[in-house]
Amino acid sequence: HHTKSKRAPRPFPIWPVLGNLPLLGKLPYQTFYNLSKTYGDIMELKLGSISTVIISSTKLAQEVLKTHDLIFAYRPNSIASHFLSYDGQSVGWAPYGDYWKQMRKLSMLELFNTKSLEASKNVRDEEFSFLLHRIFEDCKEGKPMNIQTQLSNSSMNLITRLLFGKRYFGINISNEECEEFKDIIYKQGHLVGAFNISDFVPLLKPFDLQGLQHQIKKIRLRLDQFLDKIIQEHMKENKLKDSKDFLDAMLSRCEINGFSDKLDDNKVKAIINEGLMAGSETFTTTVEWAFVELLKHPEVMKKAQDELDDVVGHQRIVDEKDVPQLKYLQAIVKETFRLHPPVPTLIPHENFESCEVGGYHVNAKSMILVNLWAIHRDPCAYENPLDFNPERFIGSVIDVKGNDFQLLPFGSGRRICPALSLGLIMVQIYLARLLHSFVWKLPKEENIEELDMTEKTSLTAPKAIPLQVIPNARLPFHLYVT
Ligand code: HEM
Repeated sequence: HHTKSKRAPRPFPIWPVLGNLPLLGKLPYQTFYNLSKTYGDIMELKLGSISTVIISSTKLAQEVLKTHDLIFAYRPNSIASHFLSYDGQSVGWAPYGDYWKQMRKLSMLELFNTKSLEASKNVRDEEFSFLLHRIFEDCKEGKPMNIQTQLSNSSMNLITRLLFGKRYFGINISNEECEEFKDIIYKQGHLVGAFNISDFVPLLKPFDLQGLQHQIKKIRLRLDQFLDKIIQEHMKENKLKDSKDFLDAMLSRCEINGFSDKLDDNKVKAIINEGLMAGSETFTTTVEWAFVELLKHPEVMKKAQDELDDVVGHQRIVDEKDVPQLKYLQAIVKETFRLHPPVPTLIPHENFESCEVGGYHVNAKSMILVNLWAIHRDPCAYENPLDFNPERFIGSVIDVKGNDFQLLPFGSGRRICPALSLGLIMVQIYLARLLHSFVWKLPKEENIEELDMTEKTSLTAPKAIPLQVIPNARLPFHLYVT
């Protein structure tokens, strides 16, 4: 009943069969950002046989994630996501619908709402104090520390404790089990983030040209054994303890909350695995990039530490209750999320019916990538968008909670990150405590001007070469001993 609007601009060249695929390069979100300067804030790429619509402005992000939220609330399938989410049974990969709603609701209820977050505060405090102690012991030797490894171990402990009440790194668990765990998570991240040509050119699927499908199947087997063991251990130990965790809630949840059947094991495994995947790397990547920017901007680091000294003093460790007063620290976190969004194109969205965006026609079942890398650098939204400048957020109402479309590190709308509050407080409190507790320097041989800033592909966009830093205690020594 309406005249058919035109299609969005399409970058050149378009190859037979491959379409625009050869354009992508190593870090597609950066390629898309550069292309958007020529083709505009909505463009349509042909990736093999998949029509892919790239959104690169604040205004159009709002159209997709708010005005037409429901239409775009679906997910395209990839071979990796299908296998590693047990056929789309995790929250992130489930199609929009009743199952997705129920599982999201259950996660909110047990893990992410205000009450659960308060209940898990002691776990965050405890895991941080282990980390603090560990860094304090190491820094006596004055050796450089790999901050990625330390943050990753600490956040993994935190997440596994919330999910199923067990910690892996630090005590009691065999090295072999820890290594297996880390390797499974790392390889999955790599495989979900990797570009698999079979996803785009289905004709090529049987040939598995990059060998990725073979690797995906192998890792799924190991993952399955690992998760089976967790569930079995849990059932055994359950009889002995009275506190309940998320896995207990899932295993016992049958008729409650509209679940008609008992959750089968694959569903439980899909959800647990998703927590492991989503919970740690996003956090680690963000805090590491914050450190990189603070080392590059010593005046910002100093101002943050001055604020911490003012608000907290030197006689105790920062508490989560201090965060609302730490305005400058909050601004640093926003500015880090802006320039280094850990999930640069969100998880891909899909529209179930055709729709108009920015005056252009978008075919049903397109893949929609909301490119935060471009949106967060939009010169219409930010002055000098390429500069790291936390001051821009002082006195500004812009927040990361999905209402301000120029800053969307957690997405917005129906598919917004359900763990936004947890992810945000983790980043804020770890960063605050680390800045308050230590002076941070680069190793002597490293020159800050030459510090490598490239990202690598993974589930998130981490620094390719892990940052090495040397910490030095700045509080009375008794605070570091638990
Ligand atoms: C700094 C921390 C985090 C950031 C920046 C982040 C960011 C995101 C983003 C951008 C999305 C995609 C939104 C979309 O597709 O529109 C997402 C989805 C999701 N995140 Fe997070 N996340 C973080 C932490 C976590 C944690 C700690 C968990 C769980 C333990 C988690 C679980 C999920 C899940 C289950 C989804 C899928 C939601 C759905 O499809 O309905 N995230 N997150």
